[in-house]
Amino acid sequence: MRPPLHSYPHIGSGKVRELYSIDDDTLLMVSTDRISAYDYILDTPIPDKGRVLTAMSFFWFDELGVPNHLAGGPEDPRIPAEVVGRAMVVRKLDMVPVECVARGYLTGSGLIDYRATGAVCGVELPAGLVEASRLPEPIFTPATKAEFGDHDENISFDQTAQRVGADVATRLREATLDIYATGAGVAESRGIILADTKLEFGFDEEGTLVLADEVLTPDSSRYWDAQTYTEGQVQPSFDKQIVRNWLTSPESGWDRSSGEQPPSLPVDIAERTRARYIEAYERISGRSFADWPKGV
Ligand SMILES: CCOC(=O)Cn1cc(-c2ncnc(N)c2C#N)cn1
Repeated sequence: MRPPLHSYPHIGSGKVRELYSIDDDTLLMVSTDRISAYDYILDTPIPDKGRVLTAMSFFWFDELGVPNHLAGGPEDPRIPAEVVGRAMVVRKLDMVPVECVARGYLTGSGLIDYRATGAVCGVELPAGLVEASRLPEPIFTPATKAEFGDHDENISFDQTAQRVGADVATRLREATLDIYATGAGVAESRGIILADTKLEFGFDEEGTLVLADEVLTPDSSRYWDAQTYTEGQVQPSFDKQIVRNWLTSPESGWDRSSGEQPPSLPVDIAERTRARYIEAYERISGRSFADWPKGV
C-alpha cells in the first residue's frame, strides 16, 4: 500500500515542481504538468508533462552513469499512487549553492553578457558571434540560485570559487562540461541540439559530489531541432514554441507587454505540446513513453 502524498511534509515549490520530505534522509521530488512561458506559470496544464520530464531524468541518470541522488526507481513503494511516474525518491544532500550551467551555443543571458563584455561569466569569446552561434567549445557559466520568480545571476568561475572553494568549483566545472558533452552527443545523434543545460549538485554524507535535481530535461535545458537550426536568429524551442507562438499570435488576444497573466491555452495547443514533449523523450531515449508508469 503506497502512502498518501499528504503524509509527506511539503518543503518546497518551484515553478513546476514540488518537494516533500519522506524522512531525515530522503526527499520526494514531484514534477507537475505546469508549464511556464515568458516568465509566467500558465493556468493550463500540459497533460503528462510531469511524467515525460521525470522519464527523461531517469533516462539521463542511467545514461550518464555518474553518482546521483536517486534513492529508488520510478515505481518505488514510497511514491504515492497519485504521483507515480512523475516523482523521484532522492537522497537528501548538502546542496551546492550554485546553478551549474554549460553552454554550447550563445543565447539568452549568455548572449546579453557577450554583447556587453565580449565574455560570458568571464569566459572570453571570439568577436563576431551572434544569436545562436555555436561556441568554439562548450563553456561553464555558473549562476547564483535566484529566489522564486527571479532570474539567476551569472557569476564568474572565480566568484564561484569564492563561494564553494577552488577545488569544488573546478570539480563542478569538470562534471558540468562532461555531462553536457555526453548529453549533447546523444541528442545530436538523434537530430536534436542541446544548446545549454543547468545542473545542480550536492554532497552526500560521505563527501561525494553527487548529481541532483532534474537532469537534461527541456525545463532545465534548451533543446532545438537540428533540422531548423539557423545561426543568427532566435531558435524555436523544441518543446515550448507551439505555446509561445500561440500566446504571441492575435488569436490569443494577449499582449506580452501588458504584464497580465496569459490566457488559458486551447486544448489543441496543450495536446500538440504534450506530443512534442513525448517526441523529445522518445527520440532522445529510444524508449517508448507508453511503457512509462502512470499513477491513479
Ligand atoms: C521544488 C523544486 O526545487 C528543487 O527541487 C530544488 N531543490 C533541490 C533540493 C535538494 N535538497 C536536498 N537534497 C536533494 N537531493 C535535493 C535535490 N534535488 C532542494 N531544493
